[in-house]
Amino acid sequence: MIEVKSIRKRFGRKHVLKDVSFTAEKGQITCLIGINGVGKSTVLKAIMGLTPISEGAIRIDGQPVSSRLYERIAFIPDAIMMPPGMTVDACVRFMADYYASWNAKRAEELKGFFKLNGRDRVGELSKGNAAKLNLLLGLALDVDYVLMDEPFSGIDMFSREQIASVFASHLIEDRGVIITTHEINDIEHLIDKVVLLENGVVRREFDTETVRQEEGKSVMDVMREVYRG
Ligand SMILES: Nc1ncnc2c1ncn2[C@@H]1O[C@H](COP(=O)(O)OP(=O)(O)OP(=O)(O)O)[C@@H](O)[C@H]1O
Repeated sequence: MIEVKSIRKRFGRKHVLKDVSFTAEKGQITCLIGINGVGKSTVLKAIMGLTPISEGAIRIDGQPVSSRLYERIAFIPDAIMMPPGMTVDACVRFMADYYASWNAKRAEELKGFFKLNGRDRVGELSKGNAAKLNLLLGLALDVDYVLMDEPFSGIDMFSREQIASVFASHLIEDRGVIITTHEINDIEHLIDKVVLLENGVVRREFDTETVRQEEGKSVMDVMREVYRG
Protein backbone atom coordinates (compact mmCIF):
# COMPACT_ATOMS: atom_id res chain seq x y z
CA MET A 1 0.00 0.00 0.00
CA ILE A 2 1.15 3.57 -0.71
CA GLU A 3 0.31 5.86 2.22
CA VAL A 4 0.41 9.61 1.78
CA LYS A 5 0.11 11.26 5.19
CA SER A 6 -0.56 14.96 5.66
CA ILE A 7 1.86 16.13 3.00
CA ARG A 8 2.38 19.83 2.44
CA LYS A 9 4.10 21.54 -0.45
CA ARG A 10 4.79 25.18 -1.19
CA PHE A 11 6.19 26.74 -4.33
CA GLY A 12 7.38 30.13 -3.07
CA ARG A 13 4.41 31.69 -1.31
CA LYS A 14 1.92 29.39 -2.97
CA HIS A 15 0.62 26.52 -0.79
CA VAL A 16 -0.14 23.91 -3.43
CA LEU A 17 -0.65 20.99 -1.05
CA LYS A 18 -1.95 22.10 2.34
CA ASP A 19 -2.72 18.74 3.92
CA VAL A 20 -3.06 15.77 1.60
CA SER A 21 -3.59 12.25 2.93
CA PHE A 22 -4.82 9.15 1.13
CA THR A 23 -3.91 5.53 0.53
CA ALA A 24 -3.57 3.48 -2.64
CA GLU A 25 -3.74 -0.30 -2.42
CA LYS A 26 -1.82 -2.87 -4.41
CA GLY A 27 -4.12 -4.62 -6.90
CA GLN A 28 -6.31 -1.51 -7.22
CA ILE A 29 -6.57 1.47 -9.53
CA THR A 30 -6.71 4.72 -7.56
CA CYS A 31 -7.62 7.86 -9.45
CA LEU A 32 -6.47 11.30 -8.35
CA ILE A 33 -8.91 13.87 -9.69
CA GLY A 34 -8.98 17.64 -9.55
CA ILE A 35 -9.11 20.72 -11.74
CA ASN A 36 -6.00 22.04 -13.54
CA GLY A 37 -3.28 23.23 -11.20
CA VAL A 38 -4.74 21.62 -8.07
CA GLY A 39 -1.51 19.69 -7.47
CA LYS A 40 -2.12 16.18 -8.88
CA SER A 41 1.28 15.95 -10.61
CA THR A 42 2.94 17.42 -7.54
CA VAL A 43 1.51 14.56 -5.43
CA LEU A 44 2.92 11.95 -7.85
CA LYS A 45 6.31 13.70 -7.95
CA ALA A 46 6.32 13.86 -4.14
CA ILE A 47 5.71 10.10 -3.93
CA MET A 48 8.59 9.55 -6.37
CA GLY A 49 10.89 11.88 -4.41
CA LEU A 50 11.18 14.15 -7.47
CA THR A 51 10.01 17.18 -5.51
CA PRO A 52 10.76 17.70 -1.80
CA ILE A 53 7.78 18.08 0.55
CA SER A 54 7.72 20.60 3.39
CA GLU A 55 5.88 18.32 5.82
CA GLY A 56 4.23 14.94 6.05
CA ALA A 57 5.27 11.40 5.24
CA ILE A 58 5.04 8.89 2.43
CA ARG A 59 5.25 5.16 3.10
CA ILE A 60 5.36 2.25 0.69
CA ASP A 61 4.22 -1.05 2.19
CA GLY A 62 4.82 0.41 5.64
CA GLN A 63 8.37 1.60 4.89
CA PRO A 64 9.54 5.20 4.49
CA VAL A 65 10.54 5.79 0.86
CA SER A 66 14.13 4.96 -0.01
CA SER A 67 16.15 4.42 -3.19
CA ARG A 68 15.67 0.64 -2.85
CA LEU A 69 11.88 1.07 -2.67
CA TYR A 70 11.93 3.21 -5.83
CA GLU A 71 12.96 0.11 -7.76
CA ARG A 72 9.43 -1.16 -7.05
CA ILE A 73 7.62 1.87 -8.48
CA ALA A 74 7.39 3.14 -12.05
CA PHE A 75 6.48 6.75 -12.82
CA ILE A 76 4.95 7.45 -16.23
CA PRO A 77 5.11 11.22 -16.80
CA ASP A 78 2.57 13.10 -18.94
CA ALA A 79 5.01 13.38 -21.86
CA ILE A 80 7.51 10.95 -23.28
CA MET A 81 11.09 11.57 -22.14
CA MET A 82 12.88 9.69 -24.93
CA PRO A 83 14.88 11.65 -27.55
CA PRO A 84 12.85 12.41 -30.72
CA GLY A 85 15.36 10.68 -33.01
CA MET A 86 15.10 7.31 -31.29
CA THR A 87 12.93 4.57 -32.80
CA VAL A 88 10.31 2.69 -30.79
CA ASP A 89 12.51 -0.42 -30.84
CA ALA A 90 15.58 1.57 -29.75
CA CYS A 91 13.58 2.94 -26.78
CA VAL A 92 12.64 -0.63 -25.83
CA ARG A 93 16.29 -1.79 -26.11
CA PHE A 94 17.44 1.19 -24.02
CA MET A 95 14.97 0.32 -21.25
CA ALA A 96 15.95 -3.37 -21.39
CA ASP A 97 19.64 -2.45 -20.96
CA TYR A 98 19.00 0.10 -18.24
CA TYR A 99 16.43 -1.61 -15.99
CA ALA A 100 16.91 -5.02 -14.36
CA SER A 101 13.14 -5.13 -13.84
CA TRP A 102 12.38 -4.84 -17.60
CA ASN A 103 9.93 -7.50 -18.76
CA ALA A 104 10.70 -8.07 -22.47
CA LYS A 105 7.72 -10.37 -22.97
CA ARG A 106 5.25 -7.83 -21.60
CA ALA A 107 6.93 -5.07 -23.66
CA GLU A 108 6.42 -7.11 -26.84
CA GLU A 109 2.82 -7.81 -25.87
CA LEU A 110 2.13 -4.13 -25.23
CA LYS A 111 3.72 -3.18 -28.55
CA GLY A 112 1.29 -5.54 -30.28
CA PHE A 113 -1.65 -4.41 -28.14
CA PHE A 114 -1.02 -0.77 -29.08
CA LYS A 115 -0.11 -1.63 -32.71
CA LEU A 116 3.13 0.36 -32.48
CA ASN A 117 5.65 0.14 -35.31
CA GLY A 118 9.18 -0.53 -34.00
CA ARG A 119 10.79 1.51 -36.79
CA ASP A 120 8.82 4.72 -36.10
CA ARG A 121 10.79 7.55 -34.50
CA VAL A 122 9.58 9.13 -31.24
CA GLY A 123 9.50 12.63 -32.76
CA GLU A 124 7.28 11.45 -35.62
CA LEU A 125 4.69 9.65 -33.51
CA SER A 126 1.15 11.01 -33.27
CA LYS A 127 0.15 12.25 -29.81
CA GLY A 128 -1.85 9.06 -29.24
CA ASN A 129 1.01 6.76 -30.27
CA ALA A 130 3.52 8.76 -28.18
CA ALA A 131 1.19 8.31 -25.18
CA LYS A 132 0.97 4.57 -25.90
CA LEU A 133 4.76 4.21 -26.17
CA ASN A 134 5.12 6.18 -22.94
CA LEU A 135 2.74 3.76 -21.25
CA LEU A 136 4.53 0.74 -22.72
CA LEU A 137 7.87 1.95 -21.31
CA GLY A 138 6.40 2.19 -17.80
CA LEU A 139 4.11 -0.85 -17.82
CA ALA A 140 6.82 -3.23 -19.07
CA LEU A 141 8.73 -2.74 -15.83
CA ASP A 142 8.12 -5.48 -13.26
CA VAL A 143 7.26 -3.23 -10.35
CA ASP A 144 4.60 -3.33 -7.63
CA TYR A 145 3.23 0.17 -8.21
CA VAL A 146 2.75 2.31 -11.31
CA LEU A 147 2.06 6.05 -11.14
CA MET A 148 0.64 7.60 -14.32
CA ASP A 149 0.30 11.32 -14.86
CA GLU A 150 -2.57 12.21 -17.23
CA PRO A 151 -2.22 9.28 -19.66
CA PHE A 152 -5.25 10.51 -21.66
CA SER A 153 -4.29 14.13 -22.01
CA GLY A 154 -4.77 15.58 -25.51
CA ILE A 155 -5.43 12.35 -27.38
CA ASP A 156 -8.37 11.23 -29.49
CA MET A 157 -11.29 9.11 -28.32
CA PHE A 158 -10.11 5.87 -30.00
CA SER A 159 -6.62 6.06 -28.49
CA ARG A 160 -8.19 6.87 -25.13
CA GLU A 161 -10.41 3.81 -25.39
CA GLN A 162 -7.43 1.63 -26.33
CA ILE A 163 -5.39 2.96 -23.41
CA ALA A 164 -8.35 2.49 -21.06
CA SER A 165 -8.68 -1.13 -22.18
CA VAL A 166 -5.14 -1.79 -20.91
CA PHE A 167 -6.39 -1.05 -17.40
CA ALA A 168 -8.92 -3.85 -17.67
CA SER A 169 -6.42 -6.32 -19.13
CA HIS A 170 -3.95 -8.79 -17.63
CA LEU A 171 -1.16 -6.35 -18.57
CA ILE A 172 -1.79 -4.42 -15.34
CA GLU A 173 -1.72 -7.68 -13.33
CA ASP A 174 -2.05 -7.19 -9.56
CA ARG A 175 -0.06 -3.98 -9.42
CA GLY A 176 -1.16 -0.89 -7.58
CA VAL A 177 -1.89 1.97 -9.98
CA ILE A 178 -2.30 5.66 -9.21
CA ILE A 179 -3.51 7.68 -12.15
CA THR A 180 -4.27 11.37 -12.49
CA THR A 181 -6.87 12.36 -15.05
CA HIS A 182 -9.70 14.68 -16.04
CA GLU A 183 -11.03 12.15 -18.54
CA ILE A 184 -12.91 10.18 -15.95
CA ASN A 185 -15.59 8.99 -18.42
CA ASP A 186 -13.20 6.60 -20.17
CA ILE A 187 -12.12 4.78 -17.05
CA GLU A 188 -14.91 5.33 -14.54
CA HIS A 189 -15.92 1.65 -14.72
CA LEU A 190 -12.32 0.48 -14.22
CA ILE A 191 -11.23 2.45 -11.18
CA ASP A 192 -11.50 1.11 -7.65
CA LYS A 193 -10.95 4.27 -5.69
CA VAL A 194 -11.17 8.02 -6.19
CA VAL A 195 -9.35 10.82 -4.38
CA LEU A 196 -10.80 14.27 -5.08
CA LEU A 197 -8.38 17.15 -4.55
CA GLU A 198 -9.43 20.75 -4.09
CA ASN A 199 -7.65 23.80 -2.69
CA GLY A 200 -4.72 21.78 -1.43
CA VAL A 201 -6.73 19.20 0.51
CA VAL A 202 -8.52 15.90 -0.16
CA ARG A 203 -12.21 16.81 -0.42
CA ARG A 204 -13.33 13.20 -0.70
CA GLU A 205 -11.78 9.73 -0.86
CA PHE A 206 -14.10 6.84 -1.73
CA ASP A 207 -14.38 3.34 -3.16
CA THR A 208 -16.30 3.56 -6.44
CA GLU A 209 -18.18 0.29 -5.88
CA THR A 210 -19.30 1.26 -2.37
CA VAL A 211 -20.63 4.62 -3.55
CA ARG A 212 -22.34 2.93 -6.51
CA GLN A 213 -24.03 0.31 -4.34
CA GLU A 214 -24.79 2.28 -1.18
CA GLU A 215 -25.56 5.70 -2.62
CA GLY A 216 -26.45 4.77 -6.21
CA LYS A 217 -23.99 7.38 -7.49
CA SER A 218 -21.38 7.38 -10.23
CA VAL A 219 -17.98 9.05 -9.88
CA MET A 220 -19.32 11.92 -12.03
CA ASP A 221 -22.29 12.35 -9.64
CA VAL A 222 -19.92 12.67 -6.67
CA MET A 223 -17.65 15.04 -8.60
CA ARG A 224 -20.62 17.28 -9.44
CA GLU A 225 -21.67 17.33 -5.77
CA VAL A 226 -18.18 18.19 -4.56
CA TYR A 227 -17.15 20.73 -7.19
CA ARG A 228 -20.51 22.42 -7.77
CA GLY A 229 -21.37 22.42 -4.06
N1 LIG B 1 8.41 23.73 -10.18
C1 LIG B 1 7.40 24.57 -9.89
N2 LIG B 1 7.63 25.84 -9.52
C2 LIG B 1 6.62 26.68 -9.19
N3 LIG B 1 5.33 26.35 -9.22
C3 LIG B 1 5.02 25.10 -9.60
C4 LIG B 1 6.04 24.14 -9.95
N4 LIG B 1 5.45 22.96 -10.26
C5 LIG B 1 4.11 23.18 -10.12
N5 LIG B 1 3.86 24.45 -9.72
C6 LIG B 1 2.54 25.02 -9.44
O1 LIG B 1 1.88 24.17 -8.52
C7 LIG B 1 0.50 24.07 -8.86
C8 LIG B 1 0.14 22.59 -9.02
O2 LIG B 1 0.77 22.08 -10.18
P1 LIG B 1 0.51 20.59 -10.67
O3 LIG B 1 1.23 20.44 -11.98
O4 LIG B 1 0.84 19.66 -9.59
O5 LIG B 1 -1.07 20.59 -10.88
P2 LIG B 1 -1.99 19.55 -11.64
O6 LIG B 1 -3.20 19.38 -10.79
O7 LIG B 1 -1.22 18.33 -11.98
O8 LIG B 1 -2.35 20.36 -12.94
P3 LIG B 1 -2.75 19.88 -14.43
O9 LIG B 1 -4.08 19.22 -14.31
O10 LIG B 1 -2.79 21.16 -15.20
O11 LIG B 1 -1.65 18.96 -14.88
C9 LIG B 1 0.29 24.90 -10.11
O12 LIG B 1 -0.22 26.15 -9.72
C10 LIG B 1 1.67 25.05 -10.69
O13 LIG B 1 1.80 26.27 -11.35
